[in-house]
Amino acid sequence: MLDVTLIVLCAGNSTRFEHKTKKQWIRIDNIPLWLNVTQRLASFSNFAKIIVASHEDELNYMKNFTDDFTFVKGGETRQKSILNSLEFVTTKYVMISDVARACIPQNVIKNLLDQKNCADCIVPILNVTDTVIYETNTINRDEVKLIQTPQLSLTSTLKKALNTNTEFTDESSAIKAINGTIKYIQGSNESKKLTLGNELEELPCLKEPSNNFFTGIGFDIHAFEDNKEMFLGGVKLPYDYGFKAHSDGDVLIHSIIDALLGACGAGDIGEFFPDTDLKYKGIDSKLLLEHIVRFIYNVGYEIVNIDTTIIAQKPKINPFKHEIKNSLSALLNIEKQFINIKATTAEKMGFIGRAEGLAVQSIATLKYYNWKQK
Ligand SMILES: Nc1ccn([C@@H]2O[C@H](COP(=O)(O)OP(=O)(O)OP(=O)(O)O)[C@@H](O)[C@H]2O)c(=O)n1
Ligand SMILES: C[C@](O)(CO)[C@H](O)COP(=O)(O)O
Repeated sequence: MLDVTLIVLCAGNSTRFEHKTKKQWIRIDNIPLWLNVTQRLASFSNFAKIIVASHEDELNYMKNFTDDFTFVKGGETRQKSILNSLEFVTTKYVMISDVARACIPQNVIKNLLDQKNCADCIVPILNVTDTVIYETNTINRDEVKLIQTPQLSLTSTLKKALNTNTEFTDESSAIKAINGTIKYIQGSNESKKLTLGNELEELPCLKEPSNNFFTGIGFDIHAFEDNKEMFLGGVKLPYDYGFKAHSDGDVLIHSIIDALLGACGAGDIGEFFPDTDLKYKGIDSKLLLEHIVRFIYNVGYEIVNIDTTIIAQKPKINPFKHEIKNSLSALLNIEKQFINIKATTAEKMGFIGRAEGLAVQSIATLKYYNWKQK
């Protein structure tokens, strides 16, 4: 076993990527990019431990994919994500890579490891072959290098180097700033960083997503309560009662949230918005659905369609179906034709039949966001 921990940084926001999905979540066949990249790097050597720094909103979801890695909550910046991850590193050396460098070849890893005793930080670089200007002046391009990841650092030196308020864009710059030694090795064109959406075309190692569809069901039930407004699908209904609930009790939205989470394998509404958390007391469920829809897109899916059945003796749902559909269409960011709302009574049986509450069943279908066709 090597005395080296591998950290793969996957906690970014992909703001420059300009796709609906975050870059770490685009699917390569059925595998999210972060898993594809981490498994690929892991297969190149016998690392003592592998740490994946994940965005806090995605940490639990990432854990569903594998037990092979240690997942650590990232920070607001790349450097903060490294610092959080370093707390779990006990090896003498640490190799840090960006998920954004998706196609790193094996020989780069081998060359880094071969040089591990040569300096405090070993860094792959590329020469520049184009003419380079700084502001309007041509500069000597032989003195310009492009710095890549992964970089291999002495853990103790890196911890010392990052113990500062200065933000560095890579580990070698931080280590240089405390007069640590740097060894540059040949990088690779294949290690190109994926920053902008159109750069996907330049990464031939990435296979397009599978055409699979994913289905999830959701169910929710709430009792009526006096002196409350009733919301269904984000629409206020003129009824004598509202719902007894920790949130605004929008049972239709809650069942759709569970159907969406079911389809992408992300658990249920309570894991995202615990009803013990005061933050969600009386909350407008539209905000919860908006959060979940953003999550669904961020982690690599598109919504295909939603079908729901509202089981209610009262109130009458038919007069409001159109308005509810419009509301859901805006919240889900899909056209109305892909949303269906059905209503049925309980034939006066049981508590629904006695108009003490109502229940909703929903089904959602998702597909992967096809980044190749955008
Ligand atoms: N708070 C952050 C910010 C970035 N990263 C990671 O650092 C690497 C380099 O960052 P970049 O390519 O800039 O990714 P993003 O920060 O996601 O992109 P953007 O700046 O466009 O938002 C990526 O692997 C990214 O996931 C991280 O782990 N934590
Ligand atoms: C670390 C890095 O990949 C080296 O080139 C680069 O500095 C990361 O920059 P970003 O702005 O965080 O993508």
